[in-house]
Amino acid sequence: MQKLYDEVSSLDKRCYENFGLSEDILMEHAADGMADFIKSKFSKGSSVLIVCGSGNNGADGIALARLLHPDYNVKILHLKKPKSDMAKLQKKRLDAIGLKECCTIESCDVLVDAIVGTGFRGEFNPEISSVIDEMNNSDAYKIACDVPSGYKFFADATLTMGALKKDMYLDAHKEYVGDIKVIDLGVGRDIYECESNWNLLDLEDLNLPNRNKKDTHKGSYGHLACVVGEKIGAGVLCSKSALRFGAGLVSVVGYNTTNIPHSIMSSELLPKTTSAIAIGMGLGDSYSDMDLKSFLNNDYPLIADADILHMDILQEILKRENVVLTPHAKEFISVLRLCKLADISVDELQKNRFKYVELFCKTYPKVTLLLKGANVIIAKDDKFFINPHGSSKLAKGGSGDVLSGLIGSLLAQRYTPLEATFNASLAHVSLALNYTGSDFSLTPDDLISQIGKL
Ligand SMILES: NC(=O)C1=CN([C@@H]2O[C@H](COP(=O)(O)OP(=O)(O)OC[C@H]3O[C@@H](n4cnc5c(N)ncnc54)[C@H](OP(=O)(O)O)[C@@H]3O)[C@@H](O)[C@H]2O)[C@@H](O)CC1
Ligand SMILES: Nc1ncnc2c1ncn2[C@@H]1O[C@H](COP(=O)(O)OP(=O)(O)O)[C@@H](O)[C@H]1O
Ligand SMILES: [K+]
Repeated sequence: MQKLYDEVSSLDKRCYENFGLSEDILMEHAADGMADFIKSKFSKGSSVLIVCGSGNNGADGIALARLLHPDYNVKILHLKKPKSDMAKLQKKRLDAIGLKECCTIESCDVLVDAIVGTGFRGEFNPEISSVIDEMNNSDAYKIACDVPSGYKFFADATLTMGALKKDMYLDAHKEYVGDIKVIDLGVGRDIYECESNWNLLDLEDLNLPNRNKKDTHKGSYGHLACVVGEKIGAGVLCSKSALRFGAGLVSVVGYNTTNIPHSIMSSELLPKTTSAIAIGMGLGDSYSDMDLKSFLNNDYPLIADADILHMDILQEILKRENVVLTPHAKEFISVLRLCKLADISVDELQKNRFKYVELFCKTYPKVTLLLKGANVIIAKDDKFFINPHGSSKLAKGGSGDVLSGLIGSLLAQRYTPLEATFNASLAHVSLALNYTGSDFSLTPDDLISQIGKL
C-alpha cells in the first residue's frame, strides 16, 4: 500500500525545516532520479528532447539536461523564458555548459515534458496546446516530469517527485499518466511522507480466503443469499462467483429461481443459515417495498448493488451496521440524490470523485463504499483506498455482478465489510490481469473460471 496526497508542498516544507534540505537539493535529486530512469532504459548517445516551461517544473527539466549531457544527445526547448528563481538558477548553470537549444519538436528517442507541474492553473493558450499536440504525435518514448502537463500530454511514464499525488488517479487522468514512478528527493520516501488517509492498493495487498483449518465443514465458510429478480442472469453470475471464491453455500433467493446452475441452491425466503446477503443486481422492479423489507429484516452483512441503489429503500439499507455499496458513477449520483447530499451530473462527479466520496463517508461513516470506474475508490469513514489496477477488459456487462459475488463471498466468510471490499476488488482486477485472451474478449464467465487460479 502506498500513500497518496492532495499536494506535496507541505512535505517539501518539512524537508527544509526538519532535515535541513533546500529547494535546490530537492530539485537536484528530482533531476537525478529522472536521469537515472533514462540511463536505465536508453543507451548512451540516444537523443533526448526536453521541453521546458518557466516555473520549477521547467527548472527540473533544465537540471535534467545538464545531468544527461554530454553522454546523451540532449536538446532543450524553452517554451517560455525561465521565470522562477530556481528556473533562472538552473538556466545559468546550463548556459555555462553551452547546451544546444532548439525551437521545434524534433524527432528524438526520448521526449520529456517539463512544461508545467503542480503549479499549473486554468487552461493552456493555443500555442502551448499545439506544441503539446505535436509532442503527443511524436514517436519518441514520452516522459512526464512530475505530472503530465495539464493532463494533456500522453506520457509513457510519469516520474513524480517525492510522493504520489491523488490527482494522478482520477479516472480521466488514467489515459495520460502511463507507468508512474516516484522519484526519491533525498531523504527516503518513508521519511519524506507523513500520515495520509488516502492510500493506493498494491496487488500484493490481496488476502485470499485460503483454508488454513482442517476440522471444518461447509457451514464454516458462510452462506451467501443472493436476492434475484427480473434479470436472473445477474444474480447467477454473482452467485457463481461467490461460490468459486470460497463461500460454503450460496443460494439465490426470490420468486424467480428457475434454470439456475446445479451448484447453486434456491429458495423463496432467506435460508436460516444465511450469513450475508447480496441484493440489487438484476432486481428490476419486481418486488414491492414490503417484499424487499422482508429480505432486509435482519442484521446480516449486506452488499447492495445496481437497481437497489435507485430505490427509496436505500435509506433503510444505509442504517445497517455492516453494509457495502458498489455503485458505478451513474448509480452513485442517484445515491447522492436519494441521500440529499448532492444533485449532480456524472460529469461533475467524475471531475470530483474524491470530494463526493469524502462527502458520502462523512455522512455515512458506517457504510463501506466502492465507487466503480477505471480507478476504483474504496472508502469507509476516514479511510480511503484507490485500486488503479483494473483495465478496460472489465468494461463489459456482468463484470460488476462478478465483483458483487466476490464481495458477498468474503462477507459470508466473515471478513469485515472494508476488508471484504478491498480484497474482492483486488481479486477482481487480478482476474482481468491474468486473463491471456485478447483484451476485448473477456467475459464474466472467464473471470469466474479463473478465480481458482488466484
Ligand atoms: N521543492 C519544490 O518545490 C520542488 C518542486 N519541484 C518541481 O516544481 C514543480 C512545481 O513548480 P512551480 O510551483 O513553479 O509550478 P509549475 O508546475 O512549474 O507551474 C508554474 C508555471 O506554470 C505556468 N503556468 C501556470 N498556469 C499556466 C497556464 N494556464 N498556461 C501556461 N502556463 C501556465 C506559469 O507560467 P507563467 O504564467 O507564470 O509565465 C509558471 O511559470 C513541481 O511540479 C516539480 O516538477 C521538484 O523539483 C521537487 C522540488
Ligand atoms: N475502463 C475500465 N478500467 C478498469 N475497470 C473497469 C473499466 N470499466 C469497467 N471497469 C470495472 O468493471 C466493473 C463494471 O461494473 P458494472 O458497471 O456494475 O457492470 P455490470 O453491472 O454490468 O456487472 C466495475 O468493477 C468497474 O470498476
Ligand atoms: K510536466
